[in-house]
Amino acid sequence: MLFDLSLLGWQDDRYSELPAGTVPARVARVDRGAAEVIAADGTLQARYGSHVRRAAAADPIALPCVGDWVALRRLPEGRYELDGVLPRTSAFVRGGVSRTSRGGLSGDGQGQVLAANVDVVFVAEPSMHSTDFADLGRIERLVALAWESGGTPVVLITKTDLFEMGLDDLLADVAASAPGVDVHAVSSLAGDGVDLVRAHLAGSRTAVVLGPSGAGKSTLVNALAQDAVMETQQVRAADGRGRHTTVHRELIPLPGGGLIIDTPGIRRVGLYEMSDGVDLVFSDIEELAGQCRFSDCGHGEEPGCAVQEAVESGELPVRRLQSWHKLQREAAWMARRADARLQSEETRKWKIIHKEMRRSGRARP
Ligand SMILES: Nc1nc2c(ncn2[C@@H]2O[C@H](COP(=O)(O)OP(=O)(O)OP(=O)(O)O)[C@@H](O)[C@H]2O)c(=O)[nH]1
Ligand SMILES: [Zn+2]
Repeated sequence: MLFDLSLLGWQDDRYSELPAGTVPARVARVDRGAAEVIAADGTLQARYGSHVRRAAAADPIALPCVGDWVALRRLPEGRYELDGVLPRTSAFVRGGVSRTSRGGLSGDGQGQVLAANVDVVFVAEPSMHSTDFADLGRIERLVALAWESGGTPVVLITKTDLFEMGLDDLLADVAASAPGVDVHAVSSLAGDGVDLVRAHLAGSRTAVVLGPSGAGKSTLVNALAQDAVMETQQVRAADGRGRHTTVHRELIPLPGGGLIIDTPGIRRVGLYEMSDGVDLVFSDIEELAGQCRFSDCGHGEEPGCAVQEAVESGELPVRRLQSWHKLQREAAWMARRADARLQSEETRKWKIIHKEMRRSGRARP
């Protein structure tokens, strides 16, 4: 089978990034020391070459992950080796990463990349969740995370067939919670809005779907994949083999073009290092903050706070400011936690170095 790599999002001007004698391939799935990749020749298994192993030993962020573009080398004996990971345009990283690491460039040795080269981040929030309405705070948090990854967020208010009251009011509230972000109403069951979602994938773009359990992520992916995913499941059921023997695709090319990355890790992705993202999602507050009397105003009890004034005048919903405070606290907590971990790593490293020096008799009193 010959695969047209442009359908996987490959851009021909990236050929210059490949080491001599290698071809491009996209990682569809990883498994300890090996990856399933899609190359022009089709789906192949590739082991990690020495470059990749060495880089990953120094920092696990260098490990290939689903969505990565990699340089693939064919070995003389007909096997394939993964020679290097090409620079990422975006990355979802879990834990232990410094601010400079957008795109997964450097970490503190603790981070893990969950998905790479994601262009569009769908934030799915159910219009109705049992008896509750859509949670605007959760949308803000996931939109911030989406910006932080380097992808473009798009909010999807799902299961709209269950929503009986003014949907337009809800959509207006959501739009105000995510300035500059497209918001669509979707009912995967009724088929409403699915085309709007699909339109974001034009040009072979890659997307993930974030959102709470029950938001309808799988149902939406099935609707986008039309029957493709359903068929796989039927085949799986028909051949009677256990789940572990069937290959579960984590990079799903859609029949209408575009790709979805769906992995357990990306489904559980929460709130990590994200102060840049917080600024972007709260651009309205950041703008008001420019008029506060103090440049480091915390928008609490400070005199001359333009943000508090906007709340009093009704220009800014108080819930917005509360969400901002909550996200600031979470971001500060995450940063403190990362610092503490960094410090204990540092202490441990020096203990080992001192011990080694004593052992080799080079220690000075
Ligand atoms: N009424 C209605 N129900 C929906 C819609 N989309 C999904 N559901 C139902 O909501 C439930 C949860 O949907 P899933 O697609 O499994 O949700 P999920 O986000 O993938 O959930 P997790 O797998 O737990 O993360 C299922 O019973 C779906 O049939 C919709 O548009 N309308
Ligand atoms: Zn202020």
